[in-house]
Amino acid sequence: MPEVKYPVVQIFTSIQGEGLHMGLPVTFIRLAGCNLRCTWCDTPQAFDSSQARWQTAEEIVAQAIPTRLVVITGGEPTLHDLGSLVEALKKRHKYVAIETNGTNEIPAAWGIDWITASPKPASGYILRCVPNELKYVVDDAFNLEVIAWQAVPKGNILLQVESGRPESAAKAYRLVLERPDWELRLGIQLHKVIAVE
Ligand SMILES: C[S@@+](CC[C@H](N)C(=O)[O-])C[C@H]1O[C@@H](n2cnc3c(N)ncnc32)[C@H](O)[C@@H]1O
Ligand SMILES: Nc1nc2[nH]cc(C(=O)O)c2c(=O)[nH]1
Ligand code: SF4
Ligand SMILES: [Mg+2]
Repeated sequence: MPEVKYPVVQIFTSIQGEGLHMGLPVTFIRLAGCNLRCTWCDTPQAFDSSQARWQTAEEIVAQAIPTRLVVITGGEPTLHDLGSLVEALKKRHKYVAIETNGTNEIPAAWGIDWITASPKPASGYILRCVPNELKYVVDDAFNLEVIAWQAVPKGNILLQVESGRPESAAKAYRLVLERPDWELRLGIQLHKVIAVE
C-alpha cells in the first residue's frame, strides 16, 4: 500500500484565534484543496494544491511542532485520509484538533481529539460529522434556523463574526441576545485583532 501523501500549504505555530480553544498556543497544519468556495473565505490560497508540498505523515511530524495542541486545517482537510497523519501526531503525544466545513463524515478510527465543524451556506449548512463545537460565520445568509442544535452541548455553538464586517458583529451580537436561553457564544478571530497569522 503506497504511503499517503498530504498537500501541505504551511505548518506554523500561533495562537488559536477561533473557537473554544481560543488563546492557546497551537501548531497549524494547513492542507490544500477545498470542495467549497465560500465567497468570503479568508484562505483562498489553500484552494490550489499545485503550490503545496506533498509530504508523508512522518515528513510532516519531523518538522517543528513545539506545541501539544495541533490543528489540522485547510482548505478542507477531510478531503484527505487523515488516519496516518493523526496516528503519527498521537504517537508524539499531540492533541489533535481539526477545522472542517462539515461536508464529510469523519471516521472515529482517525482518532481526532476535537472536531470543530463550521457548516457553510455554500453546502446548505450540511453537517455530516459529529462535532465537539460548531462555528457559524455570521454572514448575510446566516440565520438561527440553520443551527444544528442537537449536535453539540449548550455553550459549544459559536456565532463567528465575518472578518472586517462591523455589520456582521452587530448581527451576531443581536442574535446571541435574541435567544439567551440557547446560550450561543459570540466568536471573533483573535488573530485578526492582534494581527498575527
Ligand atoms: C479557512 S477555514 C478552513 C477549515 C474549513 N474549510 C472550514 O471552513 O471550517 C477555517 C475557519 O475560518 C473561518 N473563516 C473563513 N473565512 C472567514 C471570514 N472571512 N470571516 C470569519 N471566519 C472565516 C471558517 O468558517 C472556518 O471556521
Ligand atoms: N491564529 C489562527 N487561528 C486560526 N484558527 C483557525 C484557523 C484556520 O485558518 O483554520 C486559524 C488561523 O489561520 N490562524
Ligand atoms: S469551506 Fe473553509 S476553506 Fe473552503 S472556502 Fe469555505 S471557509 Fe474557505
Ligand atoms: Mg485562518
